[in-house]
Parts: sequence; C-alpha cells; structure tokens
Amino acid sequence: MKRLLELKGLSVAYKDKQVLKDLSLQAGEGEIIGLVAPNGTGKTTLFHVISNAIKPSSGSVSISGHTYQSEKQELAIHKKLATFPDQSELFEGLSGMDHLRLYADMWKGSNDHLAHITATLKMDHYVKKKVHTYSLGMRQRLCFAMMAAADTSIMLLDEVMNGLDIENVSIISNQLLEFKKQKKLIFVASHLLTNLDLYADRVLYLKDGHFIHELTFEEQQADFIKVELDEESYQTLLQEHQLPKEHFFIANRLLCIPTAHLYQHERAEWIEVLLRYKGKELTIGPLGTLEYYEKFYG
Ligand SMILES: Nc1ncnc2c1ncn2[C@@H]1O[C@H](COP(=O)(O)OP(=O)(O)OP(=O)(O)O)[C@@H](O)[C@H]1O
Repeated sequence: MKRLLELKGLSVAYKDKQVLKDLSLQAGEGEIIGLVAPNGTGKTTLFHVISNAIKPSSGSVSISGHTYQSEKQELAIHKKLATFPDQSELFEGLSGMDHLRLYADMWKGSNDHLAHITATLKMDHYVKKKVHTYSLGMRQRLCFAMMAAADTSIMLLDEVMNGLDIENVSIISNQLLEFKKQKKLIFVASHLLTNLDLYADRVLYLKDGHFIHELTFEEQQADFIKVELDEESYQTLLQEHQLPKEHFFIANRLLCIPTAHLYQHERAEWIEVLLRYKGKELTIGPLGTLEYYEKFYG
C-alpha cells in the first residue's frame, strides 16, 4: 500500500486548552479511516491541521512527500486534498450544479464526471434548482457530491452523514466504498458509529489529544462472549463467580469476556453460567465501533 499521509508529533492548543498532544499517524491509498470521539475532543481541529487551516505548535504533516513548508508544496498538497464543505459555505443563490462545476474546476479541471455523480446520488430532480429551495438532506448530499466532483486522492469528511435518512446514508456509504476502490484515502469523522463498521478499514479513537485505540477490521479480530446485563445482575455475578480478569463491563450494560485465554470447555462453562443470569442476549464475536466507544468514553 502506497503511503499518502504521515502526521508526526502534532500538538495544538487554543490558549491554555491543549487539544492535540504529540499525535502521530500514517495512512495509505485505498484506506477508509473512521475518526471518533465525543463532541469537542479535537476531530475537526485535526482536519484543520491536515488541511493547513491551523498551524500546529509542533509536529509535521506530510502528504505524498510534500509538507507545508513552501507555497509550491502547499499548492501540490491542495491538488490532492479536499475537505467536506460546511452547509453554511453553500451559496443560496446558485444551483447545485453550479457548486459541482466550481469544485470540479478547482480540483479536477473537467466536468465529464458530473452527470454520473448526480445520477448515482439521485440528485437529478433538484440539482439545477437554486440551493435556497433545498432541504437539509438535499444540501448534505450536495456537499458530498462536491467532494466527488473534486475527485481528490485524499478526502476529509467531517460529519458526512448528518441529517441524512437511511436511504441516503446507504447511498453515501456505498459511494465511499467506490472511492476506496479508486485508491483514495478517506477520513470520516462521525458520530454514526455502527455505520463506520460497514466501510471503515480502521477506526481511531481520539482522547486526551492523541489516539488511544485503533480498531482494525481487516485482520482477524479477537472474539468475545458478550452478554447484555443490568448492573445488578453484573454485581451478583461478580459475587458468585471469579470472572476472568480480562473481562470488562461496558457502559453498565454489556459484559465482555475475551475468548482468547479460554479453553473450549471453559467457554462452554461461561456461556452456561451467563445464560442463568438476567441477560437479554448472548452473542459471540468481535466488538464493533460502538462497543469500543462505550468502553472508552462510556
Ligand atoms: N478557534 C477556537 N478557539 C478556541 N477553542 C477552540 C477553537 N476551535 C475549537 N476549539 C476548542 O477545541 C476543542 C476541540 O474542538 P473540535 O471542534 O476540534 O472538536 P470535535 O471533536 O470536532 O467536536 P464535534 O464532535 O463537536 O464536532 C473544543 O473544546 C473547542 O471548544
């Protein structure tokens, strides 16, 4: 996999508030990377640093070997990178198609792909109308279409699914997988956690200024015995059994026991024990984006 982006030791503070602290990352072509954290943690700040809208107090950003050290290199980076527009940046008096042409001209230098984009994103019935007539979801789809029009090799997508209904979330999720096939590097900062399980190659958890965990979907993931329990049943269970020390109880609702350290007969015994408690559902499998989120921030 060809490396497209390298972040080294990034730190950012707003006055006395340290938001990023010695954050590093490498990412390559054909990757979709989910970026998750509660509101106000620093996801947008990180995107601003990658796109050079904010200068870090220390550390460096390197994109395809270019850094932001000269105007020439900055220009070379900006040809490769586009940031998801905020709805407030749309021009109310222009049509969706005008916006797409603008982005296509600025980055790709051709309009040939626009008809395909509007058809795929089901925008043909409104894209020629002016933006002031659009609903929230129509505007959001336009913002996404603008990224597709730019067609850059790196895309920073902040809250890309905001305000979209199920059908449009699905259309855009599929489109992200198309981008992956085209070897683009896509970052998706999102609060729609289970949606990330559908297309992300890895999910990064941001806390205290850096990544505290990376969930990788490509490799074989560790399995857990997972059971939905209320706090009271969990406490009873603790009193009555010596639970494996590697277990954890997520967000006061989900007991997880890793199976890696258990022999086959021990797994069967634990399943039998757990089924006797007031559990709602018992499953065996890896943890998803949401479950790790609750573990780290719950
Ligand atoms: N221009 C600024 N001046 C001062 N503080 C700022 C500025 N921009 C962001 N912050 C602070 O930095 C922290 C991180 O903000 P940021 O917008 O990066 O978080 P986020 O993870 O993207 O949040 P959200 O999920 O709400 O979009 C917050 O505490 C915010 O108040």
